[in-house]
Formats: sequence, structure tokens, C-alpha cells
Amino acid sequence: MAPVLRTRRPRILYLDAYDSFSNNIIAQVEQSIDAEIVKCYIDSDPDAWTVPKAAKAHAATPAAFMDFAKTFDGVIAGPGPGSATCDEDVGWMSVLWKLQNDQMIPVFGICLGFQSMCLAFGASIEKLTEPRHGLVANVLNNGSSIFSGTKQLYATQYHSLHVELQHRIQTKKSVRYPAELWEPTEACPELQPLAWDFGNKRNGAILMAARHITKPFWGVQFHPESVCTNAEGVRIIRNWWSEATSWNSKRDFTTLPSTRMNQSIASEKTSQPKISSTEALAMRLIHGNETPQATVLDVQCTTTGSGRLTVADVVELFDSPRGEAIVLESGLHRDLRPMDAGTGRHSIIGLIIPGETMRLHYYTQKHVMELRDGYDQVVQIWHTQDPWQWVRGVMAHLRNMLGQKPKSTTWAPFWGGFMGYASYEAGLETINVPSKQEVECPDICFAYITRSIVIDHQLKKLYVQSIRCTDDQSWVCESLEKLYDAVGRKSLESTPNTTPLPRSNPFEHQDTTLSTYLASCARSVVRKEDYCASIVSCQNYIADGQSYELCLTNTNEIRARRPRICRLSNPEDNELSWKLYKRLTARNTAPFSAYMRLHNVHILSSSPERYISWDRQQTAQCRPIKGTVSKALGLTAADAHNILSAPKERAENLMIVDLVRHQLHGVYGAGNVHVSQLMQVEEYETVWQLVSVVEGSPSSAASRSLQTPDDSWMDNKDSFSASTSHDGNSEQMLGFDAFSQSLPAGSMTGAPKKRSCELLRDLENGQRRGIYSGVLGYLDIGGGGDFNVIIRTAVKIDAPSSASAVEDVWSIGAGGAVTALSDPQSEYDEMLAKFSSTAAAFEEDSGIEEVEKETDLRGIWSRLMEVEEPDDGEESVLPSAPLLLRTLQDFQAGLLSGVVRTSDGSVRGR
Ligand SMILES: C=C(O[C@@H]1C=C(C(=O)O)C=C[C@H]1O)C(=O)O
Ligand SMILES: NC(=O)CC[C@H](N)C(=O)O
Repeated sequence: MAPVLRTRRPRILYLDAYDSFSNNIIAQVEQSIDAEIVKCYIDSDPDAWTVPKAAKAHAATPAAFMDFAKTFDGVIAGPGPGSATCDEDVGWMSVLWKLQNDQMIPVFGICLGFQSMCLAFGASIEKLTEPRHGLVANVLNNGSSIFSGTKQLYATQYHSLHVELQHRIQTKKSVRYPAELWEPTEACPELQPLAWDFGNKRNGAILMAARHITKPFWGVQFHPESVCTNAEGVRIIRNWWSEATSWNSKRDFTTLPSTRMNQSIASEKTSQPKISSTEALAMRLIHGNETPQATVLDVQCTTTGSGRLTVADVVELFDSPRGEAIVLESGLHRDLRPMDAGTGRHSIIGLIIPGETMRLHYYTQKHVMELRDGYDQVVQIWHTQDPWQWVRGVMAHLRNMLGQKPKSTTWAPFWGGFMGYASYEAGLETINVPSKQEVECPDICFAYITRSIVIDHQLKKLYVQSIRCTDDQSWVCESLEKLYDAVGRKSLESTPNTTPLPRSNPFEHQDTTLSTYLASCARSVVRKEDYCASIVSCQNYIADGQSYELCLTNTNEIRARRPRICRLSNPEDNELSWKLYKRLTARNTAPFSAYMRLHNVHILSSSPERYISWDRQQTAQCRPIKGTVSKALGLTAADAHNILSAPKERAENLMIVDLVRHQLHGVYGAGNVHVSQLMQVEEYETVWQLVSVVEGSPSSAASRSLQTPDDSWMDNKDSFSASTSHDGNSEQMLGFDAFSQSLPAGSMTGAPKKRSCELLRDLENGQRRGIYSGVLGYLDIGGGGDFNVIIRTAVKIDAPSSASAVEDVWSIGAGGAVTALSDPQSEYDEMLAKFSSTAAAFEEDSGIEEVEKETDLRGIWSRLMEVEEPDDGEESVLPSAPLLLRTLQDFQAGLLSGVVRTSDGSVRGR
């Protein structure tokens, strides 16, 4: 019978073995060939997609899968954790190789898929001597079949296992004649080798690709889709497709694909909560009741210069340290320049209005969501399996209600909206890895922030903003006045040639409550043997092919005796946390610092890592970090660069870059994800880090729909879509979707994410990581958002009856990525270095250090003035360097002898 002429667009089934690179492969295929790709998990029930639920009467069977698969023109059997020898790890893949005659479909196996194919035709699966993860190999091929026309191929590898054909090159390390390399073996007569890797002596010759000699099956061991595979990767995909289509065109198509094929498949998302309910929630947040009202949210905003006001100055001016507070702080250089203009431009202070600020809590194990009022009392409670759909729905409604935007040339990235955190376990739940331990605090905790102060460190500008529904202009004006006065005071204080102002206590660091507290701090750190044993277990899992990289962590603790005053007064307790936070940021300045006091949670964070940010036009940026060198080792910057250029560090980073690309591809789609910075060394206070940047942008069609006709709203950087017909499901939520669908942060899990998280849960003894390893940040009503990875962070959770507790327990999680190349001792040291960078805030120190740190002469002078008061009427001038040095020495000597003279002239012992 003559072949049937096909007029429809070809369809390819992608079998996903729960890998963290699948969407990269799909994106690469979509960009290379004209076909529709449908993704399905290796263990999904094909009937669930093709037959209405009610009609489904039987469990999924291989026959049902075959029926389903034959509606496609090709199948890609993807990579994944585990072994082809384990049925659960390959799922439906093993059925593919059994298809006969007219049932057969062209298949392309990648890594696990390739191993599964070879296993089916006689090969065995063995462990590599040295696992290869995130490493790039020069792949030798014979230029035939799927390698036709390829130039030199450099390809990323992610495998621990390999295919053993009993080939002479594998058993004897030699061949009798060159062509023998490409000949099938006796053990596997149907498999023709197509490519080899000879680059690793200890591993020997490793099969990199093969094809079935008669059936339409091809496979590669390497990853053509990795960002570090060269352009030949695409050529291989195209070659496979042309082999596949030519095979398809030769076979008899008497049975046209069934009608099922046009049905929409692969919607893995659960259905949206009813709009009316998220709308009701939005109303509650805004008005405190559910009655739908035609609400318009206006951004009332004024600006002023920030002068030398620090973030802490502003926070204190608004009395936040005594109550609940949210501060997202971009660390600055000592001269108040942003640490990084790209990532550290803004700091955001969300003001909690006592009695008014509404909050949303979610608890993973119970699947309970709570709406709480301004007194932190539950006003509504309900069950849900998908808290993010609620948050999404509410944000969509809030955005729709946005009326008047601030009239300002440069806009703050946050106008108002949710600020808070999500725990690691809240992330785990999204990938179906339940945690077993009881919760002590909300897993998702967001406050609906209506008043905020944003500081633009680059323009030295302050935004005072309110989105309260009632007219809040008078608060905005009062706050502006308050700030204006403070700016004036601060600049006078730091200008020595003006009349000195009344000064605050110069020995602030000698706060006795704080120093007694610090003196009582005792650290408990994981035992080295235990940590190293866990690292070895990680490496065993990796060697078995269960994971490519595991980010192992553990929780260390600092216990401190609670001052009596804190037991008596909550504001004092909060203030102590705030002081500790200030010590943390002074010792470990970081671009993504944060202070949060919410509900029963205290978070002091000095994170160097951005999880994801997205602007109002939905362009997203992730900045994964992998690769850490501690400065404590006394290494120079050049040493750090050398170490971080080593294959081990680059491999760690590459795996996460590919993982993040996968996450963004899942939302932004093919062609819209780019790596704008690959493995750059960045310097932080206590460590050097290897940082990459991956960006997702809405496709041009989507971004056109996001454009507002009113250009006056547009600023080059900060722009906003004024669409009002939004139903909460369109491209306008791309950033949010990427945020919620990429949890938990890949840099804290390793890859492949799901399997790695399951292994880590056991390796970490089932202990919750809690807030550490989670994310914190904001969701702006204008449509943007920004979240940090919660690392280098101390967390305290007040137990329900803790008011009178005599001990504070600060937990400081720390860890690092373990790969096959890791050295347990160095990993342990790295973990300790990360812990110490945070624990330093709890160390006692002499006041000298504080002074030594101050490099700004004017700053030192204003401090010194308080010791050696200039005579009244005498003009104070900036001292010459020798004089300054002498004064400083005297000052230090005073401190050392334990006797210092205070500004009022009295003498005080330390
Ligand atoms: C696990 C931590 O950090 C993570 C691991 C890193 C690494 O392995 O190099 C670097 C940054 C974070 O993504 C931590 O700080 O505790
Ligand atoms: N990337 C993969 O598919 C890896 C396959 C298999 N788990 C291995 O380690 O060899």
C-alpha cells in the first residue's frame, strides 16, 4: 500500500523520567524541527489524558501506553535519575523497545533513554569508575546516521552509568582495525556504535551513541541540550528527525493517528481556584470583608533624596525594630555605593501597620491556609493542596484593581503587595516530596503591605508609598517630612565643619543587654565525622546514578540566654533581633540581606543569592550560585579564580545553570531563555562565589500583549502593563509562574531535583530545613517580584509558650553541593565557612574592631569627636592623618585598658 501523505503537523511524545533538563531538550527540539512536542511522565497514566476521567475503568497498562504512543510520529526517551535496569526508573520507556512492525515509532534516547534502549538489545549497564556530571567531553563519532555532517562535537555529560556492549575497545582497550570501532558486537548484534568518548583514562572507552541496525531507534549518552554542548547538539537532533521522518514515510500508514491526538494534553497544572474565591480573598485583604466592591488601588507616592541615611536609619525612624518588620536590604560599600548596580540598587522596607496589616499563612502538612488580621488572629481558614494558586489569583485581582500609578520618572520596583517568605518544605510540596516533621511556623507567610519605603541607592532617592484604599496622603506627607528632617540631621552629623549636634551614645555596641546576650552564646555544630559520612553517602548515590549533584545541608545552632527584659517585653525581644541583624550585615555585607519579624518568626539574613526576580513586563532573572571559596583560607583573588576555574566547580555550576534553564523554559518556552552570565567569580565579604545569570523573557507575541498604549507609564527599565482585562491566567503572570514552579530553589537541591530532594530528605535524617533553603522577597501589585535564596541566615522561631523561655535557639543552616568530584574534608570546611559568616553576628568583639572597620575619615572623626570634645567655639576641622592616627591609638588604648571617656566627660569602665 502506498504511504499516506501527511498534512498535519508532526507530533513527538517526550517521555520525562523526572529529569531537571527535560524542558531544555523540548525547547531545543522545538527550535530545531517543526513538530509539536507533548510531554508525559514515564509513569503517567496515558488514559488520564485521553479518556475522560469518569470513563476510565482500568489501570494503565502497556497496551494502553502503546495505543497512546502510536498516535505520535516520534518519541524522545529522556534522561533521568536511576538505572535502566530498574523498571520504576524508566517506566514506559521499556515498552517502546518491544513495539513490533507497524506499531514501531522512531525513538531518540538521551542518556537514561539511551541506556534503556541498549539494555533492551543485549547490553549491560555498568558503573563508571569516575562519574561524569556537568563535564564536557570531546565526542568521537563516525559522521554517519545522526552524526552526519557533524564537525567536532563537544558535549556535556551527566552520567554515572554506562553501556557495556562487550566491545573489544571496552574489554581489551584496543581494536584490530579502525572500522571495528563502529561494528556491532556478538553480545549486542543489533546495536551499532556511533560515537565514543576516550577522554577519561580511568573510565576507558565509553559508548556515546548507538543505533538499532533495523529498527528506528537511536540514542546518545551525552546531553545535546546543555548550554555547554556546542552547536553540533542541534545538528544531531535535526539528523535524528530526518532519519525518523524518512523511516515514517517508508512505513505503511494505513491507520491514521486516532482522533485523540488533537486533544490537548499535558496540562499538569491543577485547575484554578474559582475566581470568585480569590476575589473574595483579595477583598478581605483590602477591606477586611468579602463584599465585592469596585475597588481601585492607587499608588500614593512621594520622593526625596536619601542623603547619607542608611536602611537601618529609615527602619529605626519608623520604629519598626520594636514590632513586626520586613526589610529587604541591598548591601552597600562603605561609601554607600551599591555593591552591584544590577542587583543591589534598591532596598525595600515594608511597614506592618499594627491592627491593620493582613497576612496569609500556609502550613504544608495540614494543607491549611489561613487569612489573619492585623492582630495576627485567624479570620478565615481553609484547606488547599495548592497554596500558590491562591496567591496567584489574589495577585491577579490586585493587579487588575490598580488604578493610578505613581507620577514619577523612575519607579520603585515595589509599590505594595505581598512580602514574606516560603519555606523549603513549601517548595518540596510543589514537586510532591512530602515532609514528615511537624511544623513550628507557617511554611508560607506573606503580609499584605500597603505602606512601604523604597530606597534607590543608585539615585540616592527615597520613595514613600501607600496603596491603602483610604486616602493616605497625609501619612505619605508626614513620613516624607520625617525622612526629610532625618536626612538633614544625618548630613549635619557627618559634616565635621559644622556645629556638632547632640550626639547619640558612641558606645552603642556596648549595649549591656546585647553584650550579656552575646557572652552567653554557645554554638553547636554538626560533628565532622557525621557530616563527612553524609557526604560519602551522597557520593555513593551519585555513583549509583541516582543523582548528578546533591546540595547537602545541615542545621547548626546557637543557643543564648534570653535577657530578662526580653522575657518581659516583646518589643525588647524584637529589638534584640534587630540589633543582631545589624551586626550581621556589618560583618557579612551581602547584596540580598533581609530582616523579617513576622508571626513567631525572626529571620536575620545576609544572602548573596538571588532566586528569581522579574520586572513588570515579566522578564525574569535567576542568579544561581554554585562554587564557593572561603576567604578564611587566606587565599588571594587570583587563587580564588584558579580554584573556581577547576572542572569540579564549573561542573557544579553548569548543572544548576542547566536546571534553571529547564525551569524557565517550562514557563517562558523555547527561544526565550538565555544565559547572560556563565560562571563569573564574584567577591563577597567572606567568600568568593561562582555566579551565573539565566534570563527568561516573554516571547515577542506575549510581550506585545503586555505593552500599554500609554507610553507615559514607561520608563526604560521599570515598565508596567496597564491591561485591565486580566483574568489571572494569561502571560502576565509569567514571572510568578516561574517563581512558583521553580521551587524549591535548584541551587539548594541539586539535580535531578525530585529524586535529589527525596535522597536529601533521608540523608538529612528527615529533618525539616524550614525557612533556611526557602525563599523570601516580595510580590508587587504592579506585576513584578524578587526573591532571595534563604542562606547565610539565622532563624529563630518562638514556640507558642516561649515568652518566658530562658533560652533562645538560633538555627543557622549551612551546606554545599556535593558531586562525584567533592572532597569530604573541603566540603565540611566550606559548610563551616558559610555557617561562620552568619555566626559571626553572635560573637562578642571589642569595640576596636568597630573603629578599625570604619575607613571613612569623616565617620571616624565624628566618632572621635565624642571622645575628645573640641572646645566650644573652636572650629572643628578634619584632622591630619598623623593626628588622626594618634587620636585613634589613644582611643584604642583607652578601650584596651578598659577605661574610656564618654561624651559627657565621665570615665567608664568596660
Ligand atoms: C547551601 C548553601 O549554599 C548554596 C550552595 C553553594 C555551593 O555549593 O557552592 C553556594 C550557594 C548556595 O546555593 C549555604 O550557604 O548553606
Ligand atoms: N542523565 C541521565 O539520564 C543519567 C542516567 C543514569 N542515571 C546515569 O547516571 O548514568
